[in-house]
Amino acid sequence: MRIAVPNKGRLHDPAIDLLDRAGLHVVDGADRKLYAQTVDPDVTVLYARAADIPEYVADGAADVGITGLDQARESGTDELVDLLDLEFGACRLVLAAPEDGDIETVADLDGGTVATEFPNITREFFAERGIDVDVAEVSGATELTPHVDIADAIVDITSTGTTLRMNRLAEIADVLESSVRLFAREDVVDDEKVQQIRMALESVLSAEGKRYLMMNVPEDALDDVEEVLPGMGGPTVMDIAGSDDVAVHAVVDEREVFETINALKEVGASDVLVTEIERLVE
Ligand SMILES: Nc1ncnc2c1ncn2[C@@H]1O[C@H](COP(=O)(O)OP(=O)(O)OP(=O)(O)O)[C@@H](O)[C@H]1O
Ligand SMILES: O=P(O)(O)OC[C@H]1O[C@H](OP(=O)(O)OP(=O)(O)O)[C@H](O)[C@@H]1O
Ligand SMILES: [Mg+2]
Repeated sequence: MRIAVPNKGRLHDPAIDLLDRAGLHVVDGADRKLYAQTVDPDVTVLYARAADIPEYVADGAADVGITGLDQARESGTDELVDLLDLEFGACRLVLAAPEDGDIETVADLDGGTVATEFPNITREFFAERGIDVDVAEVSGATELTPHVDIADAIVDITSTGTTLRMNRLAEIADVLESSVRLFAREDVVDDEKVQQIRMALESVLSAEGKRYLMMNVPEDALDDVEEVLPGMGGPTVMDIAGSDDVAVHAVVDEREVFETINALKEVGASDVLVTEIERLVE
């Protein structure tokens, strides 16, 4: 089983970090290597450019891949199945034009030129709307093109909006919302190893923003404590040998920890421990 991971750029570190937290550690990931082993002898990492990963997975160079939805859409490969939103690399593809120009709507671009690193997505966007544009493919610094008469508008990635603002460009329309996904080739989706990888990554995401609470509770306060503790099929309750107290463990949303602890103290809980959770396999 081969998993394609971005070899550099902004997606590399978070992808490797997520694999790590899922327990799928890369064991010989020296820089500039094409392949690396993981702690699972059946799983090899293939490092590739984010833009090439959809094709590598579709063609069988890898079986699953981690890359942006924008890259998968642009590649046009229909053998890919989106298995899991990995919740990083969130961005939008937008149509944007100079703030002080004449282009204010999508229709204003009829007969015009749009520069982009995403020619397929862009062509499809305008074709669906019946608007005729020339698409100029560029490989970077797209935001510059409307100011040097290469294009009337651009389709490009934005997240904070800083780059558009710095280049005096205004958003005209949303083209695509993207985030990084785990993709698999259609014919391997049901493989046990693919499902194990999906579950391991999902368990990291499920644990994010959750805390594990442990406390001692007098047995007669147990009903009140169970009422205070929300979710996750109720708390786990364990007898403590030689004591009238019981130990109670529960998973709590991080945002609810402060209030929950105050409420727990009020109904008689003591020795409350709060810990982080690495993974949560449901
Ligand atoms: N500003 C951004 N915010 C969030 N995600 C982004 C942003 N820019 C790009 N991405 C996501 O990262 C993916 C890879 O981006 P890109 O191919 O530009 O690589 P990079 O990390 O910028 O490295 P390089 O451009 O140096 O190769 C994009 O397809 C998109 O999914
Ligand atoms: O809305 P913002 O937060 O400003 O992000 C948008 C910018 O981020 C990406 O560029 P990147 O930083 O990856 O540089 P690159 O052009 O070298 O890929 C993208 O191509 C935009 O230019
Ligand atoms: Mg980039």
